[in-house]
Amino acid sequence: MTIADRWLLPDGMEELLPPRAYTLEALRRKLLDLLAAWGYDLVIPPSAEYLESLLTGVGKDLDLQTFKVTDQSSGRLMGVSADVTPQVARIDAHSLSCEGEGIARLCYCHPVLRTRADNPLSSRSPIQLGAELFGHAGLPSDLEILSLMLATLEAAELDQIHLDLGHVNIYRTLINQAQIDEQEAEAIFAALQDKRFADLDTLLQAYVECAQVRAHLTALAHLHGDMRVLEQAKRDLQGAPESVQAALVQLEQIAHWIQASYPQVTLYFDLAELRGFNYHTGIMFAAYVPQWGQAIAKGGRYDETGKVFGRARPATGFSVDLKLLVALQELQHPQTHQRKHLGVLAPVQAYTDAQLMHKIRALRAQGERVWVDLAGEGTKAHPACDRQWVQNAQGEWVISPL
Ligand SMILES: N[C@@H](Cc1c[nH]c[nH+]1)C(=O)O
Repeated sequence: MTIADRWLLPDGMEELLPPRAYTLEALRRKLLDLLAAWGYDLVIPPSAEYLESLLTGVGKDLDLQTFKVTDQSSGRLMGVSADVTPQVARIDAHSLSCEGEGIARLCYCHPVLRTRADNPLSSRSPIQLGAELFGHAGLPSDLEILSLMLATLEAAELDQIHLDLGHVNIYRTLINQAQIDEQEAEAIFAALQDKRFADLDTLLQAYVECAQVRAHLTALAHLHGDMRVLEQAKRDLQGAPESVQAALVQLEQIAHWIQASYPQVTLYFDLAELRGFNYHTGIMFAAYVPQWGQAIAKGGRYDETGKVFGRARPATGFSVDLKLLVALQELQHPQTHQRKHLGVLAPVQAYTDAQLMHKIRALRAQGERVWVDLAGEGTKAHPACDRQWVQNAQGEWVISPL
């Protein structure tokens, strides 16, 4: 190992340097204040838990994403959290069960670790911030979470938001009707997600007997696009079970509301896509910006997760990766971003001249940054300063722009 190699960080385990680290911290505070203003109470789950509490009932994807370690004090296997949502569901179902059956609104901001990045560009150590709402099963809670997700992205100064909507029950109902085994279903699912139409056709012909189910699953692969997709789906999926029709109605209601309340948001539907971890049970959504090919915020309904902890509660929520939001903020608004870190340079007399120190203190109290030029290096050595203190002819300390 060379000296250079010693400092290599594993892929996707990045460190945050100035000024981005502070930008992230400032955004964290701003977003947690926003969530608090919407009535969400902060919880801080542990970084690692026993595997049974972390992974029971959340599906294979999350299991694969979880780093596992042996707990030296109990000999049991622990997992490092890869997604805070199931931990918060456990907190609601177990630790807060004494609070009754009412609605619980919880939020969090916590680093997680993932064994594999979702794609070559994404982090394996995101800082996950999100909100989860428990105890309400209807449309209003989905709308509240969607609005909160959009408000979060707005507070993060991200614009040109595209919102993808989908519903787990459409695909699940159709695949259950197909009466095939798990492996066959997985192959069909993969072909559907990747939109490999020819493969999908071959698989459906080979595994699915019922012609109507085959036709519905084939149609599903093409049901993506703008609002017109919902009309198309009603025609193409005619004769499908009631839960499919109900899912389409829900999507329509949500879409109308988003169009009316957030006209600047572009809506997109993909009725076959089931992105994210497979604990979701209903409506699912993801937000995108043009600069990034992956979702920047994800969420949806997951009504079953609390059941394994003895309290099945309806639940819906969303999460974002703060590191990603900050990187995108810099991309979308490079100038604003730089301005936030600017400040004033004061000469080293600050530590001998009480009058100057008094002025510095007053400025810092207003939230301005002030550097004292300890070694007399001047403004060139302090690239973030855009003003400096100088003494005028009367010997007063005044701020002069650079
Ligand atoms: N935690 C999920 C998103 C989510 C939050 N709540 C419900 N779903 C994810 O990161 O994909």
